[in-house]
Amino acid sequence: MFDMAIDKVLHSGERHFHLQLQWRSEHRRVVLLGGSGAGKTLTLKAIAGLLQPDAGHIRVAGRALFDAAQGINLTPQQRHVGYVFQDYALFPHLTVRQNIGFGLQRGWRNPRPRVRHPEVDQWLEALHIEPLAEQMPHQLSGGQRQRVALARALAAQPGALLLDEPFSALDPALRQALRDELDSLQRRLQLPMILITHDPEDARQLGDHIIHLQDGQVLREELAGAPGARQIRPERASASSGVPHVRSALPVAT
Ligand SMILES: Nc1ncnc2c1ncn2[C@@H]1O[C@H](COP(=O)(O)OP(=O)(O)OP(=O)(O)O)[C@@H](O)[C@H]1O
Repeated sequence: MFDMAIDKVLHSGERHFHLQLQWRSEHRRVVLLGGSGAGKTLTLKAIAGLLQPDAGHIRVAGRALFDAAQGINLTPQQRHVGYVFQDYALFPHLTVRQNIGFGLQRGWRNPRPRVRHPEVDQWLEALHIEPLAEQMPHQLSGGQRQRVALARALAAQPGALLLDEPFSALDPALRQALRDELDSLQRRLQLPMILITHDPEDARQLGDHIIHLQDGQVLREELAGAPGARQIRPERASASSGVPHVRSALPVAT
């Protein structure tokens, strides 16, 4: 389902960060788990085409999105992956309906309010936000914004969904409610998904394959499923684990 090996060095002043990751997964629900500065967002950006690795490859569902050796580097649009940003990145001057439909009309910089897309109504309904269709983003709560961002990503019919800390801006009760919603939505759609988070609870519920990142590298990996989590790559001997351990009784992969 996913196969990536990437190498990227980023410089800022005297500092540099080396992202050097290699992992693959046959699972549709992958969680990249790690503390602050582990390289989670950079990894997601590389998959989305927002960051070009120096070397390596990225394949999603058998399709090469990037391959340095073969000279392949698809644009973000060509990759057909939905990206839900941590701050949701809704267009402030567009209504909820226009935000969700944004990707459905080419060159839709100033979408006409009267243009109706049936897909938009479908996602408004699926995410339980029909009553908010004509609201502006600043009139929404954090949870409502998150639903709009998810609906916008899904409306473009992506081949995979990338989620950057989707619940971090929400209070604990809402976080669990939206985690449950994403859980059942993903199971319904069977859409390949990579979610990045620092919260082990997100990984426990939404990850069939959990990849622990630290300092730009894979620290260890776990697979969900009976009789318990299976460690498929030993922890790096030299690394001190700043990442909380994930409970072993993970949901069974579907
Ligand atoms: N453009 C850049 N130039 C140089 N260094 C960068 C750049 N972008 C990110 N970094 C560094 O790369 C490291 C990893 O960043 P990244 O945003 O991927 O972390 P993260 O795991 O998503 O952390 P957080 O959970 O805090 O968002 C950080 O140390 C960051 O300072």
